[in-house]
Amino acid sequence: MPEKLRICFLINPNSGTNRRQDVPALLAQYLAAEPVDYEVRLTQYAGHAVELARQAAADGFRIVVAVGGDGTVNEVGRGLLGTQAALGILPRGSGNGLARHMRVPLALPDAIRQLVRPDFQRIDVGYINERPFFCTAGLGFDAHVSKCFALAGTRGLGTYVQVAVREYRRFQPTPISLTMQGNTQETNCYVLAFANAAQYGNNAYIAPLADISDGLLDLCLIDAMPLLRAVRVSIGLALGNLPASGQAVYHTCSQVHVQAAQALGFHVDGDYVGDAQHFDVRLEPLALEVAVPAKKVR
Ligand SMILES: Nc1ncnc2c1ncn2[C@@H]1O[C@H](COP(=O)(O)OP(=O)(O)OP(=O)(O)O)[C@@H](O)[C@H]1O
Repeated sequence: MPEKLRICFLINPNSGTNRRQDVPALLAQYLAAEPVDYEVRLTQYAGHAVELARQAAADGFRIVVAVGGDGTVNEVGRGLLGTQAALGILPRGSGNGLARHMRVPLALPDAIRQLVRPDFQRIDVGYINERPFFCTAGLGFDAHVSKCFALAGTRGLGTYVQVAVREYRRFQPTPISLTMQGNTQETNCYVLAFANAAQYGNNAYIAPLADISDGLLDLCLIDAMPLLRAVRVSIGLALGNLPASGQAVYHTCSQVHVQAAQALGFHVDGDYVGDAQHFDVRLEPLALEVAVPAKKVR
């Protein structure tokens, strides 16, 4: 008899806006008749999923599933680096950037079903000051909004937009030097995004051409944000045509150094990390395996 697929689900009970959904009950309902051995483990505090993921990989699970948003995905992915286990995603966050990029269904029953017979794809892993990221990292306004969003008390797209509009009126660009491939450029940073995946989440496409397995980061620089540009950037993010709109400058590279005139906030995968003046950003090609929906055979 073929061996059963072993899957460990790591649930962040605090993620997303729909916390009443009973994930263990859904798993029991949709996996009972499947050739799968699974376990459920709950996170108890921020950062716990890193340890739980590492332990699940050591316990021999083939897939370790982040049940949560991009913050939980980041923690589980970090724990799995260098192990034999693949990352799975049951999207339960408010943005779900990596899930959307990897075309994981957002409806939990569909996402659970596709985990039973997945394809496996290796993806690149970005690092900013040695902090891994899988979707996007960034400096400037997006990091500042992540910080304020974390303090807002409520989650979801509505709160995010409210915080972004409020902070837009206060936020000023910072002078930076940006070094890539031996060239240094002096510029201003309103937003500098390092995109491994195409979007921030919620289908806000910061780098719609980003390929998660190409060994390159897509850099998106916006040096200032007067009102008209803010409107055009918002439209470009929503329509996925920001590069063609001419409102941002793009580069692709695998290593970048940024020096800022003053401390700037930075985020990884939408979670504010802290402030720094020097940033070393790099990419490790194909460093993480991800369980993705199987391509349909026609
Ligand atoms: N048991 C827990 N108690 C408190 N915080 C937790 C717990 N488990 C995980 N966390 C933290 O919750 C944070 C938010 O989780 P996550 O990003 O998954 O959800 P979200 O913010 O609602 O979704 P999205 O990132 O898609 O907006 C994570 O950064 C993680 O560190």
